[in-house]
Parts: sequence; structure tokens; C-alpha cells
Amino acid sequence: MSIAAERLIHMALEAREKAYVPYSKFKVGAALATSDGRIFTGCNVENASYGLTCCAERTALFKAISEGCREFDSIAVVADVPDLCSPCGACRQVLSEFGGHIKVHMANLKGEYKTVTVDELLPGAFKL
Ligand SMILES: O=c1ccn([C@H]2C[C@H](O)[C@@H](CO)O2)c(=O)[nH]1
Ligand SMILES: [Zn+2]
Repeated sequence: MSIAAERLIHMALEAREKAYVPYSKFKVGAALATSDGRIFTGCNVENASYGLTCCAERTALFKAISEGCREFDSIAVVADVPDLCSPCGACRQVLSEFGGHIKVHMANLKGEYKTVTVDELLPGAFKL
């Protein structure tokens, strides 16, 4: 089952408001759609030990995985950037674990977005 990009982006925008970002002040929201139509949202969660920060994308993904979901259709990522919010390398690798077919809607606050696949974002991902 596929979900409309606009709806997923709207949910990512709402999740973004929950971002815990006392250090960077840079709020990111994500919304992940499972293949059977469930949606898990996430925001970035920072820490005084900066490297422990979890991105919005991985927050959403880990919520879904920990609820038993393994198959995903798409993820929307939203932040206040001049262009479009593109997932970091760590999130690309973690998303690729669950399939290069996953669609990524990269969006900004102006309502602009572009859809690519995880395979396009991370060709040659590490796999065991
Ligand atoms: O795709 C991205 C890129 C960055 N961040 C977060 C990590 C950190 O909290 C802040 C600045 O890097 O943005 C995300 O959540 N997702
Ligand atoms: Zn990331």
C-alpha cells in the first residue's frame, strides 16, 4: 500500500515540532510509512554528548522496528533548509538495511519536495 507524499510530509512537519534540539536548534521531522499502511513519526533527539544525537529518520525507523514492523514503503523528512532535507549518511545506511526500494520524500518548509529511493541516495550500501 502506498501513501501520498503530501500526507506523510504533513505528519513529518508535525513531528518536527517535538524535536529536542537545545544545541543545534535545528529541528527535523520524519514520518515513515510501513508497507501495510501504518505510520511512525520521529524527530531528532540531541544530547549534551553531541555524538549521541539520534536523527529524526532513525528515531522513526527505530520506533517502527521496535513495534515489530519490518517492511516499509516510504519516509518523509522535513527541515528548514534552503533546498531539501537530505538524510545523513548514517540514516541512509540504516534505511538501506530495510530495502533500497524505500521512497524518500525530501522536503522543506516551503512545501517543496523531491522523491528518490534509498538506493539512489546510497548506491553500494554496506550489506552482510
Ligand atoms: O537528515 C538529518 C540531518 C540532521 N539531523 C539532525 C541531527 C542534529 O540534531 C541536527 C543538526 O545536524 O539535525 C536529522 O535529524 N536528520
Ligand atoms: Zn541522519
